Formats: sequence, C-alpha cells, structure tokens
Amino acid sequence: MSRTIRIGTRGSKLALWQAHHVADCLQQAGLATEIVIITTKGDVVLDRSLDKIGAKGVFTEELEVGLRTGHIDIAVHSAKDVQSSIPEDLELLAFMEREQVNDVVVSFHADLDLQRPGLVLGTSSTRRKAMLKRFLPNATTAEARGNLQTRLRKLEEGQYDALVLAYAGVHRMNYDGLIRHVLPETRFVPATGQGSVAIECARSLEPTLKAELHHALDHPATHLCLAAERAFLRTMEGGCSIPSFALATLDAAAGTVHLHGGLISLDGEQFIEEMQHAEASQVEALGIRVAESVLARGGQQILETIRLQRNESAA
Ligand SMILES: NCc1[nH]cc(CCC(=O)O)c1CC(=O)O
Repeated sequence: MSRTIRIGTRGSKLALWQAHHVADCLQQAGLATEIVIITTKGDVVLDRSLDKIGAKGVFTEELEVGLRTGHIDIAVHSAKDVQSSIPEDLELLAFMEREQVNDVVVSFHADLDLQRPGLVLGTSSTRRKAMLKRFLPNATTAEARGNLQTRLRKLEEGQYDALVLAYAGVHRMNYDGLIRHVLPETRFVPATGQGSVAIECARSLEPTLKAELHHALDHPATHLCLAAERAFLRTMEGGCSIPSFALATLDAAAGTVHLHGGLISLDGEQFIEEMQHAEASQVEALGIRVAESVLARGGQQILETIRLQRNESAA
C-alpha cells in the first residue's frame, strides 16, 4: 500500500469541497488521503479588495510553502487563483475537468431585473467591475470580499441587491436555486482558469507518484485549454488583479483549441479582444500570440494606466 497522500487546501467550504473531490478521485484510484487545512493571506485580509493586498498569490503562497517543507504532498487550488507563473521548484501537475465557466448573478429576489437603474451588484473582481460598467451601465458595484457564505450573508443583510460569482463555486456549494441570470461568456468572458481545480506539487515529488496522481486527476481537454489561457495570462504579465479575461475551448473533432482573450479598461470604455485557434500541440504559442495582439492593439496602454493609478493610490 503506497503512503497516505497529504492534500493541502484552504479552509473555506468551497476549497474543502474541492479538496474532498480530489480525495475521492484518489481513493477511487486506490490511494489513501489526508486533508490538511492551511490558511492563506487572502482568507484573513478581508478589509481590502484583492488588488489592494498587493502581494501575488494571496490564495496560494502559504500552500506552496507547505509543498516545499514537505508538510503536504499536493496543494489543491481554484485554477483561477493560481499565479500566471509559479516558482521554479513547483509544478502544476493536473487540471481537473472544468465546470461550466460562466459568471452568474445570484440574488434572493426571484424577479431580479438586471436593467433596473441603480441596481447594486456585489463583486471585488476588477474584471467583473469593468465588464459591468460596460455591459450593465445602469448598475453600480459594491465590494464583496470573503468566502461565498460570508458574501451570501451580506447579500441577505441587504448590502447589495445581487452578487456576481462564478457558476462553479455557486454550483459546488449547492446554491443553484439563487441563480437569477447566467451571464454570456462571449461578453462576460471569464477569468483565466475559471471553473477548474488545479493540483500543484513540488518538482521533487517521486516521479512514479506524480504519474499516478496525474493519471487519476488530470482532464486532458481542460489541461490543454488552461495551458493556452495561462500562456495568455503569463504574456499579459497579469496577476489575479488585472482585468484580463481568457477562455479556451477544444474542438475535439478538428483537434484545435480556440482562444478568446482580452483586456478591459477599469472604466469599461476599452474592450480589446482577440480570437484565434491553433492545433492542440501549439496551445502555448496560441496563448502568447493572442496576448501579444491584445497588448499591441491598446492593451499595453491599459496596463500602464492601471499601474500608474495603483502607484498613485499607494503613494
Ligand atoms: N477567489 C475567487 C474564486 N476562486 C474560485 C472561485 C470559484 C470557483 C472557480 O471559478 O473555479 C472563486 C469565487 C468566484 O469567482 O465567484
């Protein structure tokens, strides 16, 4: 019997659901597992939006320390929370099958009218705030930090009329009954990796165990798409807090990956997008090509403006 696999995870209900999902898959493959909860900066610093916390990897850094010290064997992350580049001594071993990728509007009001003037939507995502300014100008946004349960409590208290969230998290937490609108992914293009679960490990983990874990957990079509999206994000030099977006899809019949990527200005006025496709073997180059096109067509200026605004507000 091989040794027990120690699975590192944040302690939120969603993170624990994802960790148990990984544990179930590994147990079905005949591996014993243990779940180890590690609190991250993003879990405790809740009084600021993520771009104000500054440090990269607010939801991943402490888990990566656990991988280095040998405290855990694998770390389970929401793929969208993983930095565009990870430390050299670590690797992303697997991406699990992606859930429906859309952003959704969640509310206790069954008759929620998205076009209502003055509608208040809760989100702390720079991407969602910018897209709402562009596609739902009648609405305003309010900061909504904290885990899903905390945000739903604030929603019930009336701090906002509705929340904008990833379908994946809402569904995994069984809140589907509160979904009032599914936002079209052609306009509210999701964040890189949205909907997938990423498994990270130390490069030094035993190769046979790595192969066993990869075989039990990786979803090849999702992995291909996320490789394209992450190459896009890396080229954009973006962390979690720039309003970039990317969605790759696999055309299995044609053996090609299609990538829709872009950048939106914080005020929603500029929406620079690019759609290209490539052979499955060329997904990294596809991500780079799409990002370079977006940067060349005004994306670089958007990023410069954001950097200037953040430096001014930090001064
Ligand atoms: N840190 C935010 C975060 N990271 C992963 C999810 C949802 C699950 C996913 O997209 O895979 C969420 C919440 C949200 O965006 O609504």
